Amino acid sequence: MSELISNIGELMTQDGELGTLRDAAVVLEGERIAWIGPTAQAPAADTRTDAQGRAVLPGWVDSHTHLIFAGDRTAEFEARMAGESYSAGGIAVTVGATRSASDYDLTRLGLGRLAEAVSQGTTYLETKTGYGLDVEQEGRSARIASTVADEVTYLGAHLVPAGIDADDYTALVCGDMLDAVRPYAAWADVFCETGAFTPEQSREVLTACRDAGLGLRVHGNQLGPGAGVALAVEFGAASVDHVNFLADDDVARLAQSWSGWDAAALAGRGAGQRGTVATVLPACDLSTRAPLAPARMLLDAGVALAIASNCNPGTSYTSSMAFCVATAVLQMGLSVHEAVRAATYGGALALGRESGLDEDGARAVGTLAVGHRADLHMLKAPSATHLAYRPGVPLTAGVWREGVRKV
Ligand SMILES: N=CN[C@@H](CCC(=O)O)C(=O)O
Ligand SMILES: [Zn+2]
Repeated sequence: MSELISNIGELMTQDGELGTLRDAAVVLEGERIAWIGPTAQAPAADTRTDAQGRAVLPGWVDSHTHLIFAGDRTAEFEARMAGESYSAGGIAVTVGATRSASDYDLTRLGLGRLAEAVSQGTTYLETKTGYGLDVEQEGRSARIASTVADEVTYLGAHLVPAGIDADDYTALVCGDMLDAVRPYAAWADVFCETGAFTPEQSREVLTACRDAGLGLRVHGNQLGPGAGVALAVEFGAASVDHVNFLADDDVARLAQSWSGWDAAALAGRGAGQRGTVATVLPACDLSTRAPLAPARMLLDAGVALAIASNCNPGTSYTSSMAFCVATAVLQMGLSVHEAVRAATYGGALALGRESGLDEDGARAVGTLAVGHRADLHMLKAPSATHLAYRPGVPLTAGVWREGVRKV
């Protein structure tokens, strides 16, 4: 089956060659994009959707979420709004609720959160374990996560649970727990921060997970300056996330990490030595009343940037990538094009999915080009500018995920 979407007022492809087109059309064939060009030259297709001048962009690629949890932390949020500061300790509250939940409930809750994200334009999503924190519960979380998300990250190193020595727990994360999640996860993450895992413990976790063949990610420099960014770059992590408190040499390291990357790859075609993406989490910064991550400065320094929701019950209970994009424009100094790029192509780059291999069916996400996965987001607006111009207004008019219309 093929579908022609015609009369697109603004088609923001985020592809380096195609750029942004006016009066455009896209043909979807099965799960892939088969054709892009002017509406006047569009080929026939089995079905036709008239975009009526609306804007179309790639579906959001949300590269950082924590959807496998039960319970909520309203009381902690209220205390924070009354002046308390965020600390990693709140994670334990969610661990308690998550451990008590049945498989059925955890799956239902995760799928519900995924559906909420898709209804707002997210078409590719990563999620993490990290609210189980023992061998059985982390294995269970990873298994359930693999039924909910496109990409699963093992975050046994989220918090040291009460009643166990931190080094003993780190050894467990690197041993039996890693074995339990390995069938379900392609990525591993560590919360390298005061109150969570020390740089030495983080190094152990990253080493063990790398040796087990997992791709790496790091929660770093969220609550204060620290070793997270340096470790992420040293280990060749795909992304370091939060990055609120950066030293000058952290920024230089991140920029330098992309020096072996061919510029054409930044147009979405990919070649050369990958670096470490800096993933900013604007909703988290607002919800924790933290200083906003310096996204403008990072871009100006030549760092590859992603924007993600960090949907979780503690620091960022939103699945709205549009809210994150609007915040990045209004408060972090990004242009609309830069913010949309970070929330689509940037997320794909942070997950190693920015380029596709037609032969094995792993198609590129985060950009619109022929052969890429047919993940599209149509707005109830003539341009993507409305995402920031009309913040908070639900602007999703249509969502296609792998060529199937979801909204
Ligand atoms: N910072 C560490 N982990 C999550 C928060 C988890 C929680 O508080 O439940 C984050 O990315 O913000
Ligand atoms: Zn997180």
